[in-house]
Amino acid sequence: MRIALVQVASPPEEPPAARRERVGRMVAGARGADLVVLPELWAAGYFAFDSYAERAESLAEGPTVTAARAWARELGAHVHLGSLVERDPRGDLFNTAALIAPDGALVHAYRKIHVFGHASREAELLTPGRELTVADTRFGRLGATTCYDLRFPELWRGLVDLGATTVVVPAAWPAARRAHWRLFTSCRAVEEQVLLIACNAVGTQDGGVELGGHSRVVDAWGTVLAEAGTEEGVTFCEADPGAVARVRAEFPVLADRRRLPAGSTAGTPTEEER
Ligand SMILES: NC(=O)CCC(=O)C(=O)O
Repeated sequence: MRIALVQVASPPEEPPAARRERVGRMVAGARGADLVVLPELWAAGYFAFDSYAERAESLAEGPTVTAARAWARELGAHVHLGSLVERDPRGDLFNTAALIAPDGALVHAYRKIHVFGHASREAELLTPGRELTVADTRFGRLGATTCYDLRFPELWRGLVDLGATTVVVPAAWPAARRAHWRLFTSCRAVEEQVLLIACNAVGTQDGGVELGGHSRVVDAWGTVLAEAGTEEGVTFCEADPGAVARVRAEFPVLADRRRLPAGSTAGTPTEEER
């Protein structure tokens, strides 16, 4: 499969509508890819907290999902739109990641569970998601986690328990913690034996926060198949989703899991293991 990671900057002075048009031109440059992936909250701007309410949109027919449906049809590719500020019918706001199929259909959505509160108002403004879901695609069984979720291995194990083999990670991860970004993207791919496709934002956003870029594709063996720099633009990468099954069969860490009984201390063997 051919992947295109589209690193996007969200400068504070650029209105979201103009940004969608500009990003549309970047996405057009991803022709030939099977899967195009964008970062977290690029249209609204992750750090534009004061504008979240005004920029929130419907997942069914808001401007970002509508643009992504058109891009997917034009390219004949799956488009992972990264994430958007979703307003649900009750009026609650979520950080929602979504995958669009080449026919424009929404085939997977994930509401970020670990909303971020360190030097961030996301946790104050957005409602955490409560559900992990996967979708069967031509790239394997696909799940998503968003940015800060990378730090929560139990969430990833939950996706693996649902059968995920490919995980997309839209992010707005600051440059200040780039070392953690590289560490966790590699670690989650190896630990969960998944194809991990992570697209980060770039540039300087509201509050002067510099985003880290270095979008990455890491295979189930931990090989970094592609890593972008810190500029806006498209990075292409070839990956084999079938490699996940081969790695899991040859090095069966997941099959060697030992489940601890509730209340036991780590290392205590279960009845069955004794
Ligand atoms: N957008 C985010 O979730 C930022 C997470 C982050 O900066 C970190 O985990 O570090």
